[in-house]
Parts: sequence; structure tokens; C-alpha cells
Amino acid sequence: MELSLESDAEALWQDSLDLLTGEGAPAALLAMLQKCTPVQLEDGVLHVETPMRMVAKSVAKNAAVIEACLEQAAFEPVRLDVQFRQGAAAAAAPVTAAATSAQPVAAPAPAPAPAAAVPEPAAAMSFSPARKPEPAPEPQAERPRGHVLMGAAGSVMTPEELRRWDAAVSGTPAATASPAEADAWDEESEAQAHERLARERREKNPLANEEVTADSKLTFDRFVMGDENEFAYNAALQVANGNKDSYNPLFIYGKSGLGKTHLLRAIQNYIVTNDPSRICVYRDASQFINEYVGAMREAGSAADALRRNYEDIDVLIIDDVQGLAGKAGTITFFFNIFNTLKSNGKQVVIAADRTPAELGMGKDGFDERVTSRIGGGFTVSVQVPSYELKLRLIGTFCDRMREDSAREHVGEPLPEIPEHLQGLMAERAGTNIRTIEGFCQKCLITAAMCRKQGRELTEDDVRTIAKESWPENARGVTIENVQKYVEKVYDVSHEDLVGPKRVKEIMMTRHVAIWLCRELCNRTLADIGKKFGGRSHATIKHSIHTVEELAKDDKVFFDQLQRMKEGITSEA
Ligand SMILES: Nc1ncnc2c1ncn2[C@@H]1O[C@H](COP(=O)(O)OP(=O)(O)OP(=O)(O)O)[C@@H](O)[C@H]1O
Repeated sequence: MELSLESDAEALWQDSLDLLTGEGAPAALLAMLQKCTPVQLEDGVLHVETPMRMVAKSVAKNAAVIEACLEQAAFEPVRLDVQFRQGAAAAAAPVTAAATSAQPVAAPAPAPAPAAAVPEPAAAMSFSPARKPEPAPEPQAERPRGHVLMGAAGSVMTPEELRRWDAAVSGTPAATASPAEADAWDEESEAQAHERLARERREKNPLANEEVTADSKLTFDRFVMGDENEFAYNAALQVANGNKDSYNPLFIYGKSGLGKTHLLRAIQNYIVTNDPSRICVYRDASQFINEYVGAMREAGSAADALRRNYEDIDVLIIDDVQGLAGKAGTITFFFNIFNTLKSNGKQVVIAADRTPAELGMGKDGFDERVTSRIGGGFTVSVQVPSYELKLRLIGTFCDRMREDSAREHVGEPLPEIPEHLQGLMAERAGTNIRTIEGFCQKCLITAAMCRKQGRELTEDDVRTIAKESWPENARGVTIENVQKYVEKVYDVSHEDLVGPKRVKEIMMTRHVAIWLCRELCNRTLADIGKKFGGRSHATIKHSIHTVEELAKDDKVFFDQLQRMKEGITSEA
């Protein structure tokens, strides 16, 4: 039989999965195989890909038993080649819109149902694909004792190796297996053993057993990307995939409502769904403070026990860390945990509304040794959305709300908002994405009410709703307002501000004026460029970037910008 097409690869893979299921393969192994995608069948080799390193390793270790089923399905020997590839789709789920879009990093496949992702421990069984053709089983005596077996040609990870591996993951000392245990191991597949060890670890740690209350809508594939948040998205996805080398700690900062919590929860949701053996804990600052204060109030060594539990997790996520300011005890508690996790190679993710350096400023500022450690990994910002990103967010939010209401059969289906009105919405919207979401909802509800009255949503309706959502923007700051203000503050003529002069001071004043226009005016970058001597979109972006980079570490400059913003809005 000549098998060479990609569809043959898919068919053969599916047949083999069916065979493995029929043979009673452990649920954990099947769950891992569901996270692989067959990509090609060529010269007797089936190539599959997975977006998860751990899955690639485990599947490769169990290749022999899978190859037995492949051979059974193909009626000829087929070798399995499994590769980790970032962004590879998982076969179990349909490829998402986000994954197929032109986004720079493919979003992970949507979460399979938790029940499938965290399989129940399979009943004790000696799994062996019975119908594997001929090759005589290895004589029992030659089989290395104590190996975890997956049928005749099983994996070669010993219980000791598994213990050491688990100890490395959990940061606890490795225990040795008793002879009785070693015999029991023979009955276990590697995947089952892995699952059991993870379960035992979770049972010991109350932090791991809390119900995950993460909002399942806060996932990577629902995150709308633009230049403003792409780096943060990519870094978060790397962390979710277990890449600790370059992203530890990961520190995400940005103003309120720009998607920091969304990314943190996406990491948590991704790990819970795709790699439940990793213990991942999310806390915002106030939860963390309450937990610490509660433990301190308890008699005995509750605080020590709490610290030990935190030190035994794999990923710690702390949101709104600026909320710890002024809480010296909690900061020390957090810092000790942070140091232990870091030195055990565990991941820490932190989000704040300011940079690590800014966390150290003011009378309640964090100690410098804390800010330098938490800012010593990968620090990335989420920026306010440009017109282009707002437009994309508005389109996505409106579509989702319409789909949700149709699915839930809430009253009449919500009407579509025409493109030109979506453009106006993006122009009028402020920069807080949380408020943009609410704005979309109000526009859709108003559109539905208009339709009941026998008319369409108008531009005036959109303007009115925008004014209610962003009263501060109702003042209507124009590019001219900003230019006049900056010219006065820096004592620069209008010709110099918008002209071609490249004197250092004038260039910096121009960068600041452009940044302020972008913050306050709700105009496209192209519009701003036009009013600054016909400068290009790229030049305007460069100015904005220059100001943001400077403001990151220079608190005086940052405050100056804030004061100018307030000055301009109060004068406009
Ligand atoms: N890029 C995005 N794509 C889709 N939804 C987004 C995006 N950014 C933010 N949101 C949505 O906007 C709302 C606010 O986002 P989020 O809570 O993550 O902001 P935040 O930066 O953590 O704000 P805060 O500092 O106030 O906690 C959420 O509903 C979130 O899902």
C-alpha cells in the first residue's frame, strides 16, 4: 500500500489512536496523543508535531508501543517521529480562528474539556497491544527489572528515574523505591506513573487543590493582539509552555484595563488544561495579603506551612503587585518565596501598573533588593491601544457578544454594527480595554432598541454613548490644543515643533507632543503625522516609543508627562 499523502497520515494516526484506545491504553497517554498532530507520512515514517515539550518527550519515550499500533493499522512497519514545535496545533481540537489568523504567534488550540485533560487514574493494568504482529516478546529475564513497562517494547524510564524527575520538578528530595513498590511499578505505564506522582504532590499541597476559579474566557485564543501587546502575549505563551530560561520572572506592566490579568489567567488556564502536573497558583495582591495575615493570626506555625506550600508549586502568578506597597511583612514573605522558587528553577509571573523601578519610588516604595530581583528577568509592557487595535478589539467584542446572545437565546438576536460605525466607535473610544468592552455592549443594546423602534443606529447615537463612557474625552482635545500647550511649556515655535529641524532639544519636544496627541486625541497615527509636517506612520510610532522608553525608568520625566496630560485636558 502506497501511503504518502498528508490525509493518509491523519487517517493512520486516527486508526492507531482507535487501536490504542481499544487496547486499553492509559488515559494519560491517550490525552497526550490527542495533543499531537500528524503532519506527514513519508518513507515509512509518520511525522507528528505537538506544541508541548513535555508531551513530545513522553510520546517519544513510548514510541515503541505506538509504532506497534501504527504497524497494525498500516500493515507494514511505520516509524514514529515526534517533534516539539511551538504553535503546532493539537489534533484533539479544531484549529481556532486565532491560530489560523495572521497573528505572529499562533494561539494555542482551545482547551479540551478538563475531564479529558486530567484523566482519571486508569485501573491497574498491564497494557500491551495484543494484536501487535509477530516480533517475539523479549524474554522476561532479559528485561531490565524495575522498568516502567508499556507492553513488550515499552518505555525505558525506571521508577528511580521517574522519582528523580519528579523530585527535580517538585523540588523535594527523591525517595527510593522499596522492592514491593518496584514490583508495583512494573504494572504501571510511564504516563500513569507521572500522573500518580503529580496527583500525590497535589494532594499534599492545599494550594494545588483549590478549585480553579479562573475565568475560562481569559485564554490566549481570546486575546486580541496588536503591536501594543504582542511582546507581552508571546512572553506569556512561552511561560505557559514551560520555557523558564529567558522569562523568569516575567514582569508585565501597563495601565489599568490593558489586558494584564487576561494574560496571567491565560497562562493559568493553559497550564491547568494542558499540563495539570504543574501546580500553578494565581493570586492578586489583596488575596495574597489576606492569606498571609490570616496565617499569621493563626496559632502555631501556619505561616511557615503556608510558605512551604508556596515553595512547592511550579508557577506562582501575582497580579497587581503594587498593592503590596506598605505591607512590609507580606513583601518579605513574598520575597522569601520568590527567592526559593527562583533558585529551584520554578517560574514566577508578576503584573503591575508600573515598572519595577517605579515600584521602588515614593514613601511606601519596595526595597531596592526586591525591585531589582523582580525586574531582573523579562520585563514587558502592555501599551494603550492605537486606533488600529481599538478597531480590531471592537470588531471582535461585537462579534463575540452577538454570538453569545444568539447561543444563549437572550431576546432578539443583536444586530450587526456596520463598518463605518465601528470606525467611529474606534475613533471615539478611550484607551481602557475594559471600558471599550462595555462601550461595545452599550452600542449593541442601543442598536437592538433602535431596531425595535424601526430605525438604525446612527453616528449621533455612537457619539452619545462614547461621551457617557469617556466623559473626560468629551472635552475633545485636539492635536492643535496639544501643540499649543507643548509650544508654551517648552518655549518652542510652531514651525520648529512641526518642521524638519533635528536639533536634539526640539526633536525631544516633538516626540513628547506626538506622544501626548496619541494619548489624548483619539486620532490615528496617520492623522497625527499629517499635523506634524506630514510625517509617516513609522516616524510617529518611533516618537511614541522613544517617550515610553524614557518614561519607563525616569520617574521625574514620567510625572512631567502626567502633569502635562492633566494640564491639557483641563485647558481644553
Ligand atoms: N488584548 C485583549 N484582547 C481581548 N480582551 C482584552 C484584551 N485586553 C484586555 N481585554 C479585556 O479587557 C478587560 C480588562 O482586562 P484586564 O482585567 O486583563 O486588564 P488589567 O490590565 O489587568 O487591568 P487592571 O490593572 O485594572 O487589573 C478584560 O475583560 C479582558 O478580557
